[in-house]
Amino acid sequence: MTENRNLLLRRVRPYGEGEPVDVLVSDGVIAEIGRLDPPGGVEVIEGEGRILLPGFVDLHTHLREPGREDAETIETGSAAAALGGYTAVFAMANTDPVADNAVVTDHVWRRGREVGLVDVHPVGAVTVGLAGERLAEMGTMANSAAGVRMFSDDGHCVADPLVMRRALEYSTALGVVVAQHAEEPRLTVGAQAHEGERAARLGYVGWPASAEESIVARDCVLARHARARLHVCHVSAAGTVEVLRWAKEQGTEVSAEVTPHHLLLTDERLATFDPVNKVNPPLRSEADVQRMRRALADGVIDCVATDHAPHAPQDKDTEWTTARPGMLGLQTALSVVVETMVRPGLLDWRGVARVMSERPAEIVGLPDQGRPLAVGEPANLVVVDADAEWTVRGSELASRATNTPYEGLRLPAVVSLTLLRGRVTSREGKIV
Ligand SMILES: NC(=O)N[C@@H](CC(=O)O)C(=O)O
Ligand SMILES: [Zn+2]
Ligand SMILES: [Zn+2]
Repeated sequence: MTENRNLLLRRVRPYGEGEPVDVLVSDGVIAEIGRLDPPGGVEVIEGEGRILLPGFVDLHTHLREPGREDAETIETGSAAAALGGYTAVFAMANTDPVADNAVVTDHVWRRGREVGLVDVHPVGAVTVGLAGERLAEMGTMANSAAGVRMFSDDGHCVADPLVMRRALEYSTALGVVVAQHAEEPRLTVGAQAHEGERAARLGYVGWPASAEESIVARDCVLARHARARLHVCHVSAAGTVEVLRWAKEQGTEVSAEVTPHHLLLTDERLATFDPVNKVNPPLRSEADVQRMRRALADGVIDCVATDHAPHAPQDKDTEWTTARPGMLGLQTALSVVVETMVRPGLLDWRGVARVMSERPAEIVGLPDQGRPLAVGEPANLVVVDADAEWTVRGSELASRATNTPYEGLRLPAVVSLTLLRGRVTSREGKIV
């Protein structure tokens, strides 16, 4: 990392709007914006009229440490995040040991600080061992050094309504958010792929949309009665959007995320038999994908979250039914959002800032992320070259694993620069 306390970004366009301006970053904050003469001793980075946005915030990432450092570590995952334009990520609790206590969550937090490429916020488990039976010590984790602000059993659904109700009640008292992996387990026993014609033809047990919709509906009702904040992970089904709209209209405090892969890919990928396309929830129909895009554009779905899920080759390069679900996402997220939302005219760059930075920061209440591009604000920033394209190669990504579903795909938009509190973390595709 460069230790320069002063840096001048020359000719960048905040939110991709208007004429280029210069941005002076000093002691980690935006000190001046305008046409500036570089003061002496200041590093100058030429922005070439590229787009300046607030650094991205990922509410859903799997860093696999502790326990599966052969798939990803906090260090390699942080590098992928910085290269993807992220300045904060939330690391899910399904590690080994599970992050269901403050010893583990504080380890993740401290290791993230040591690496220093992105703010790594540990997510605490809702239940002990992700078993869905007894609540974890949410209060201890919330009040520990890491200050855990999101709880999730992701990978598993908190299926017992009484346990979920208690978790929501506690979360209100603690001022934290419960994020639900919405999958009614009784409806997905043995499920391998989106329930539909394609899965049927291949003989795979289907994962019905109703397994997602029914849990989201139930949880919205529970959250309303508990006056709690609920966050819905990786929405994939069109019907879930209708449930969310209904709940929001009633004033229920529910937020939702969609992954880049559910904005782009469909169950047409099943025909490849390549388990790189296996993910939970599964890739769904073209109509679902179109519905996800519209819901993200109109705000029923609040934000994009990667569900970055690295897997080691021995867990992924097997036959479909035994392969682990999950795909890499941190370094490709922006490009997929540009491809699916910006290019078709569904979002402008202000919209990208909203769904990738501002809303996620608000949902978890991060005070220093997703802030306006204005003087006095923390310099958590990303510069994007919207005109450039690149070809995805799993072997060239910073993650330890290579399970990207976009292998060989040409995608728009390249992250030129990421700043964390004014320090360069990535520049032109390289970690600094
Ligand atoms: N998304 C996935 O397919 N897998 C995730 C778990 C999860 O997000 O449910 C994982 O941890 O690998
Ligand atoms: Zn999940
Ligand atoms: Zn996940």
